[in-house]
Amino acid sequence: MVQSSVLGFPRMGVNRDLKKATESYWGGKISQRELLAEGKRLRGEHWKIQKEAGINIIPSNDFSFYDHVLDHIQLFGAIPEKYSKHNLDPIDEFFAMGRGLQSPHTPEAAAVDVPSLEMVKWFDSNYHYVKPTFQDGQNFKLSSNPKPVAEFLEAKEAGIITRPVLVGPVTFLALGKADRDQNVVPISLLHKLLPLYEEILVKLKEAGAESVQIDEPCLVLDLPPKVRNAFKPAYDKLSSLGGKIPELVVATYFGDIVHNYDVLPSFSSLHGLHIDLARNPEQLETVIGALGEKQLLSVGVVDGRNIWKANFKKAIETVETVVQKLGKDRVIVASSSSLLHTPHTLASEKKLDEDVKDWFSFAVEKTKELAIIAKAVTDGPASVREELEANAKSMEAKATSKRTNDPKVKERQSKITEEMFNRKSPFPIRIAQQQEKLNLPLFPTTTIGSFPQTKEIRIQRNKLTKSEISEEEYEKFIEREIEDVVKIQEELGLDVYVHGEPERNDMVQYFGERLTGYVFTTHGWVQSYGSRCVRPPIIVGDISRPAPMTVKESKYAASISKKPMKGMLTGPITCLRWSYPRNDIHQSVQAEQLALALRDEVVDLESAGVYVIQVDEPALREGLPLRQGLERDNYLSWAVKSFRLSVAGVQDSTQIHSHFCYSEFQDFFKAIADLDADVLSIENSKSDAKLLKVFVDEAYPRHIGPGVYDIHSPRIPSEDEIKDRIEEMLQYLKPEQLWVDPDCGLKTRQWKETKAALTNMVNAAKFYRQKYSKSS
Ligand SMILES: Nc1nc2c(c(=O)[nH]1)N[C@@H](CNc1ccc(C(=O)N[C@@H](CCC(=O)N[C@@H](CCC(=O)N[C@@H](CCC(=O)O)C(=O)O)C(=O)O)C(=O)O)cc1)CN2
Ligand code: MET
Ligand SMILES: [Zn+2]
Repeated sequence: MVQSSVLGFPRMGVNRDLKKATESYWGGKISQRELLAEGKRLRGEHWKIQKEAGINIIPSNDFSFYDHVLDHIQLFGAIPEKYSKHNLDPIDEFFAMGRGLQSPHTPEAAAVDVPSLEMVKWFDSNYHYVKPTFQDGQNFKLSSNPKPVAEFLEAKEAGIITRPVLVGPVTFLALGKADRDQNVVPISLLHKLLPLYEEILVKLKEAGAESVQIDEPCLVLDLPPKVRNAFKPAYDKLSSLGGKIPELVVATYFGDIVHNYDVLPSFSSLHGLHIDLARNPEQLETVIGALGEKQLLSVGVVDGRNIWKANFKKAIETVETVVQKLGKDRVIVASSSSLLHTPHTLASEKKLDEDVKDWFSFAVEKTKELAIIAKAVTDGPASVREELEANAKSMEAKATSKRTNDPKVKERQSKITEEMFNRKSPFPIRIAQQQEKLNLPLFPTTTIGSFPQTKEIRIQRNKLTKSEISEEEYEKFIEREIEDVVKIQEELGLDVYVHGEPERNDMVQYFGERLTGYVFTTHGWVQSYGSRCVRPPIIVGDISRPAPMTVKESKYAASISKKPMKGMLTGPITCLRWSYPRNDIHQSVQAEQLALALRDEVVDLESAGVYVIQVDEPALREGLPLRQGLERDNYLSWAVKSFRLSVAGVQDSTQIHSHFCYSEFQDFFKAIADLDADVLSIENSKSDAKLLKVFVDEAYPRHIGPGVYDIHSPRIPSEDEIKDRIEEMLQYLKPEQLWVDPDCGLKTRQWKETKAALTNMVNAAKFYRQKYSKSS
């Protein structure tokens, strides 16, 4: 029979239970025992959901209290000494690596003060993983009571034989990096790491695991030869263990693996291979050609990255072609990737219009889809006739729905002209006019937009949602928040202010809620990193802006500040990428619609007296196609055009800023330069300042504020630490070019640490301001 399988299930729980538990634990409100019990309860619930849906192959070890790559860092003992030396309890050491730890001195214990490990985007998604960080002479050691075994046994106890998931050895190393000042090439550690895979696999077999899913998603990337060549020895070694270890299924996702064709024979003695057919259906034939004689193929036909219902007819056709070639027993129907990227269940959505709700499928529903597709192929379509008919109906309803099409939007798109993409004058002319208008000092200080989203703000917003307070009351509350934030910035001595974004639930959701063409969930939370979740809005139709979205708040903020106030918008690519986009028209068309809406907003802000406007594009990098080549060039071309279209409507004297977190800017530097933004603020504090060299090499003339401290952690950077950062930056950037700002917005922080950190930041900037004004 054709089996059904899920590659991973969301961890948060139906009501973000995991978020609540971890945050309570960090806040000292629940004990470690209670936290662990909640984890166990959630795992149990999630296994049960999948079992009841009829899934044959259910994953374990997909759960994590923070991040699954961090789990592996701990599993293999790849823990930098600055964490291990404190002899923390394992779970506290785990969280210290994930989010940093700054504990006060107590009479009994020395203070701990460690920043978190670097956190980066998981392939092209909005999920973040913790980057393995290796030392020269790195050694590994399997943790006692290894998590994959413990969770397998836990499921077994509950009557479910699961398929444990491990990140594969090559991907684990390839996603890592050498620690600062270390030179180790991660993949060269393979021979030291492999024995631990053997050990864990043997233990899993002894515990009763029949098969294990080994994720090697780095196979979809362009790989350096050293990494490519690592697969064969690694998997030859593991295959040689034969019956001592469970059967292995190597999973790839988020792309095709055809360009790594020569690597595939290294897997052919393994039990099976998983490929993502939702994203790259065309790879099927090549991969089948490379399969070993008895090997299974797991076909990812239900998309793990979006919320659209699977098209049963198409999915079944695909699976049947595979069955014809391999036979029913060699085919597994699977989610294309882990379902981590989808919300928990559609059943929680009580406010969605029924017509659109019928187009969606979240994690719970996707597990049911998988079981239905597998049954249709195993027992024939008649066995699930009703489900197939309902699915065909909803596909038809969506294809013909009036919601998707707005002729006015199409008409405006057809009238876009070339000059709409260009500012009036080149940068040197603009900056002179801006300087005259804004009169900023050397090393101007600013923040990235948001200030702490306090409990009080969330409570008031929640009351508004429940109509417990009126719109006017809420607006008054927001005005008072803006007043506070302006006053605090005055006291801190910052140079360009922000209004603090108190009115925004999330920088993408907020705009989605103000644009036509979007719908929203009430419980559609998806993990972004650690305990932080987002509720991506869903694009269902053509997008337009019925009314100004941010002008009222920014105008008010500008009216009460003595210094320039920066307007704050989320750019078209970020609005697109952090929403669930439509799957019926190309993303470039959706980005252009967003750009036109934002363009009107930018011009309205300028008319309202806001002369510095930041258009955030933190997702520009993440949207970059994973491999070099035409697809990437095309993406960059339409992405850059969307940004330019959104900002180019202003006067030369209006200063356009843009912001990027996720620092790997070297590989798309040209695109960043092409944005033609007057000022860029980029996340940089966790990276080597050497990366800034690209600005020198490319003779980048405009202004830049590389972040001087990490905002993901509550840790307060000292003034000296920030000075050191600025000093390093000055090796690469000219003093007239440099802005001083944090890595990103401060919404996740508390006020106490925010004020302390910004005080140190402003003092550090003042130090350099003085130094350079003397010397010039
Ligand atoms: N979309 C998106 N992606 C992003 C980022 C981002 O800002 N947005 N930033 C980067 C890092 N990621 C981040 C992701 C989330 C958060 C974050 O703070 N998320 C909040 C939720 C933000 C939100 O939408 N809040 C809503 C809803 C708040 C809420 O939880 N309400 C309660 C009720 C109110 C209460 O009692 O607190 C509920 O719905 O149950 C609001 O403020 O209105 C969280 O997890 O806590 C921060 C950074 C990368 N990707
Ligand atoms: N303006 C936004 C903020 O400060 C930018 C965040 S980028 C993830 O929160
Ligand atoms: Zn940011």
